[in-house]
Amino acid sequence: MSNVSEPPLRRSIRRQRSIYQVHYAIQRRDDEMTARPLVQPTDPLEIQAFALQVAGHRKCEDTKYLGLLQCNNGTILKPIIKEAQKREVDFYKRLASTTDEDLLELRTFVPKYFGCRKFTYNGYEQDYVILEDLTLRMLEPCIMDVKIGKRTWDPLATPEKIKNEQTKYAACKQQYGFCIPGFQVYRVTGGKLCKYNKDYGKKLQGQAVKDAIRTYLNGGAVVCRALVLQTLAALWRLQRWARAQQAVRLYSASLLLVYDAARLRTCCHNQDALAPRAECRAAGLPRRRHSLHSTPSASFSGQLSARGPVYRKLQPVRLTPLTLAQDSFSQPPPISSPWTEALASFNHNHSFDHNYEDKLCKIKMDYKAMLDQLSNDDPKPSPWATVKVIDFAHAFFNEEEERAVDDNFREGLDNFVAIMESFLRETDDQVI
Ligand SMILES: Nc1ncnc2c1ncn2[C@@H]1O[C@H](COP(=O)(O)OP(=O)(O)OP(=O)(O)O)[C@@H](O)[C@H]1O
Ligand SMILES: O=P(O)(O)O[C@@H]1[C@@H](O)[C@H](OP(=O)(O)O)[C@@H](OP(=O)(O)O)[C@H](O)[C@H]1OP(=O)(O)O
Repeated sequence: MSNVSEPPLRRSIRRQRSIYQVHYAIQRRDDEMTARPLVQPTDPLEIQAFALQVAGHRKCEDTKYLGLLQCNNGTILKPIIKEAQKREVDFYKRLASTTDEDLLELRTFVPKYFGCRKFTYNGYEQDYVILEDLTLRMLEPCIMDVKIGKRTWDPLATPEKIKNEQTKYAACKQQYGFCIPGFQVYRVTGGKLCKYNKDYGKKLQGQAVKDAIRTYLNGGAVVCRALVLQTLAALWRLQRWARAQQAVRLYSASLLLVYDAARLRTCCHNQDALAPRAECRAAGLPRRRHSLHSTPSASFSGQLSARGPVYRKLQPVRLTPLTLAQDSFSQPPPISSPWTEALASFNHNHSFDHNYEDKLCKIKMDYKAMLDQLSNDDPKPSPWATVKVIDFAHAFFNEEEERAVDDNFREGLDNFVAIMESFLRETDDQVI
């Protein structure tokens, strides 16, 4: 039944923090931690249709579901039905065992691969490839699938397939060397989920392509510099690889861009605090009121008034260019202290603004994210926006004698990066 004996994903076991450490910032005692038994997930594997699939095969042939599934252990399952999908499995297998420098580096740009196995869904048993879910732990996942290449068919494509591929997204692929088969965004104001499918993507051309990317970034007149920088940090690494690598041709592969709108909201909040000039907010996003109980430019005094916590006023700190550059390429803005975030939630929970009802859902999500971040032992927490490459059904390895740069992939990627860089330039006066 299965060709993997181990469960697909042993989530890295994080050292647990006690509630006292999380809420009151009490120092962890390492001696205490070493004796604590590790908690292993024992739940049986459960699967369901993957609700966060923004593009790709999904429709049912009769009752057979062709889309991705989600497993309760943090992985997604991609069906292996067509020949091309079998090639995708070979691709992941080869990447897992390669010694080629170019492929070793490529491995860092793709979802982690956990093997293949059979699952039964909707009454049908079939093989699936098991991959890391790139949206894991995101509270409000914003996702964009960008299919790279003017040419999206592989050397084995039939004339019909070539014609079909040439006709779709023609203007967009011709102008930019990529197309956008789907994306979804949680609006940073209001949290509304907006989905854009391939019918929308097929109509995009010219300026509308850039506007769609701006929409994905939650941008209005301005976009968030920290978000653009994190996205670009991943893209620049990939771009450097694509300009030099000669090992593989990635026909019809996609960039999967992801970020967490819940973290973007926090980022806008923090940037308001650090720099009054900062414009890290979508147009129309109301700037947070700096009231008695707005945390950004103040630290908690230890006193609670009838209107909520009382803060001491702090002088805003100007960042030096060096600090700026370091911040840009490293981490999302840190949570200033367990107190500030906890009190922000406290403010919401106790509804000093008398708007308890409509915030309840958001509070729960923010609180969960906050606990997750506070209980994360990693001193360098992972970025909340990134890019990976997915969909290798049409990837071909170059034999030794045919090694060459994949210009089709490189050009499309370069064009996409250029658009992101134009957004970055718009944010040059933002202080992070
Ligand atoms: N590792 C992943 N983590 C999270 N989401 C993913 C991952 N891989 C794929 N997805 C989601 O599934 C969608 C489709 O993925 P993919 O392109 O691999 O499928 P496909 O059926 O081969 O697509 P196509 O029809 O273009 O060949 C992506 O747009 C994305 O939303
Ligand atoms: O043509 P569509 O409907 O936009 O979607 C196609 C999809 O039908 C096609 O599958 P198949 O018909 O060849 O089985 C996908 O092809 P591959 O599996 O060969 O990649 C296309 O990628 C889909 O197109 P897109 O996602 O670009 O809209």
